[in-house]
Amino acid sequence: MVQSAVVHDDFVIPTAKAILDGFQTAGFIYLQNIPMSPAERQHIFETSAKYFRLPMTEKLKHSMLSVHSNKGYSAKGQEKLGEESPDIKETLHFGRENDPQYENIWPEESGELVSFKEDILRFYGFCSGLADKLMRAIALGLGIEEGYFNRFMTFGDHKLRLLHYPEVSKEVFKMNNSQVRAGAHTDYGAITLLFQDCRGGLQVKTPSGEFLDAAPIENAVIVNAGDLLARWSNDVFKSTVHRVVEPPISQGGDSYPARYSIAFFANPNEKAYIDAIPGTFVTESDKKYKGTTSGEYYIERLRATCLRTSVENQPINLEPSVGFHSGFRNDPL
Ligand SMILES: O=C(O)CCC(=O)C(=O)O
Ligand SMILES: [Fe+2]
Repeated sequence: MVQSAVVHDDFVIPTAKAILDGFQTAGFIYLQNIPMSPAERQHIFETSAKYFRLPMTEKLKHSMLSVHSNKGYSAKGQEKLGEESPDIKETLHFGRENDPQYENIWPEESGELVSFKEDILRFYGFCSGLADKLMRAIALGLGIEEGYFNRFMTFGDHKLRLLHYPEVSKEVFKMNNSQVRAGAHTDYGAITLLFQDCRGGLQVKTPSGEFLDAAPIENAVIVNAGDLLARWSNDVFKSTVHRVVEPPISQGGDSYPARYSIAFFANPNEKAYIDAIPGTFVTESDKKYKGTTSGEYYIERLRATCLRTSVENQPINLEPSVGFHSGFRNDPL
């Protein structure tokens, strides 16, 4: 059910076809042969792991300041993506550098974290370039002008999210069968590029309602359409529900090892006005959604997640962590 596409220099046409098929059926595709070497990929995963190894007191200094900024550190239990128990993960978010409204929060560059900022920005640039190419391919696939989407994404209010799912006792899942590593959700933005390590546990919901494993494929990146693209395309594309559960293959022992992933949520510029793409409607009354700016839509969706987290937050049965101070450093919701 999952399509796969291969990136070539002249990748646009065949990729466009595969992406289009993938987004209209499974909503998820594997993209292979991306212009990133295995060593570069390993390096960014190591960079992420180095950050998460910092003492909690350090990481909390980088806590997200507000729901609007959506930049910074979020500790285990602070987010609840689905209806299940709070997620067992910690994350660190970055947006575009030089955003006049909200600055990125950078950890101090010492010890293991020397060159952290440079590495993250390079990776952000790589993802942003790849997303631009993919949006071109999607436009061609839809039969509209190749640069259509790129005009809305001249800088792009993207989000880069490092994720760490800590090692967790198998008992945690046995004791609570609604426990997941990340709850079932759809992504908010245009497209997501997802890099996962080899641990497994990512699942994608099929149209018939069952969850299927989206097993790791070495050096591939998963691409999925987010809610904004679904809305933008008048639901021609699907934004598919996915989640992260315990790994399908248990390697013995009492616990599941840590899992790392990196998600790049590619978005239009915050102020870009998003209305149904030409060709996805005939008359105005065919439009399923009213126009909105990308930024307003994003905030609306973020608030829903944050409210769910703060209203229903319950303790996770894990050894003590920083606790469940839902919400953010500054903003009351
Ligand atoms: O960790 C993963 O594989 C999925 C993460 C995800 O879906 C998200 O952050 O939106
Ligand atoms: Fe997601």
